[in-house]
Amino acid sequence: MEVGFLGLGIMGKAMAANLLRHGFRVTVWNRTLSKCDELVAMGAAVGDTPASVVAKCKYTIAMLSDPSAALSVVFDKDGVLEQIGEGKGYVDMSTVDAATSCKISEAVKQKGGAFVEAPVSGSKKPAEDGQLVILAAGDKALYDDMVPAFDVLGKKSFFLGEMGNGAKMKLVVNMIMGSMMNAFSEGLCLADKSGLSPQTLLDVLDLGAIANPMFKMKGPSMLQGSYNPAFPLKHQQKDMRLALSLGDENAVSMPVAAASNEAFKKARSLGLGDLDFSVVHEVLKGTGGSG
Ligand SMILES: NC(=O)C1=CN([C@@H]2O[C@H](COP(=O)(O)OP(=O)(O)OC[C@H]3O[C@@H](n4cnc5c(N)ncnc54)[C@H](OP(=O)(O)O)[C@@H]3O)[C@@H](O)[C@H]2O)C=CC1
Ligand SMILES: O=CC(=O)O
Repeated sequence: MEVGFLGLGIMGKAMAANLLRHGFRVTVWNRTLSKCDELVAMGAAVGDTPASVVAKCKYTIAMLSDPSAALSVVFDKDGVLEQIGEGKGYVDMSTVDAATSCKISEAVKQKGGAFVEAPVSGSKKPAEDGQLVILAAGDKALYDDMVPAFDVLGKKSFFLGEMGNGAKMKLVVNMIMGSMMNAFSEGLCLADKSGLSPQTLLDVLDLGAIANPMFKMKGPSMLQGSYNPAFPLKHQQKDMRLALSLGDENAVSMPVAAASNEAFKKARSLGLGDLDFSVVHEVLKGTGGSG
């Protein structure tokens, strides 16, 4: 199967590499073109623009930072829309809001193409290991065509029905994850300041009913003050913002998420947005990342 792949950030690079390893023919494009080099060394072809990738490939996947990037790659000059049409499919796996997905879907459909939104749950390591959880919605025939690729990228894919449901599901999941990260971080601080060993807290948590892979994976590096980005904080804050907006639309009160968003915003204001989202721990510790 031949696919185009737009966006080779932390996630896109790992996902495109996985497709190549599994025998897919992949044509890549990234705004910063030099990021294509590693994939080319693995056998990928390169397109000069999103439009040229879509012109070449029947199916094109995108993995971009946020709604503005997702819209730009479709609607701007040399964008997806210039070449999408009958018999072609576009699959956006970025985390965006439902309105962004719907806008892209309408435009692609007007050109005769098919569109699926398919945001993912799971970070850098699951992307490398093909263990993502795929939250797809939109054109069911295109979804069915993409199953071989989804099977390589993920451990499970859900088809959630009408356009926007994938985006909403992803935002709900990440709203919970961001709130959990704040509660976890506060707990580590409270243990430390009240004379307990935070490491022992990690051991206790891991044996109980609230044990989870995120605490297990992030806890030790948070205690070391190490925040190499797997999931950049700026993206987690974007997801909290979009989830809170979904809450506004549906009159759902979310005080815990709102407080967590404030902590993520504070971290961004301190210049920590490119580090892993667990760096919010430094804000809650009151050090602002300075030690
Ligand atoms: N990292 C993670 O753990 C996870 C991330 N996600 C979501 O996946 C998406 C990608 O995340 P991630 O790979 O971590 O992000 P990165 O910040 O590592 O990569 C972002 C990508 O978007 C591109 N981009 C940004 N702005 C534009 C623009 N205006 N036009 C064209 N391209 C643009 C970047 O290009 P350039 O290289 O030129 O900057 C890069 O390829 C996000 O929506 C994120 O929320 C979902 C699950 C997990
Ligand atoms: O969006 C981030 C993730 O870990 O999932």
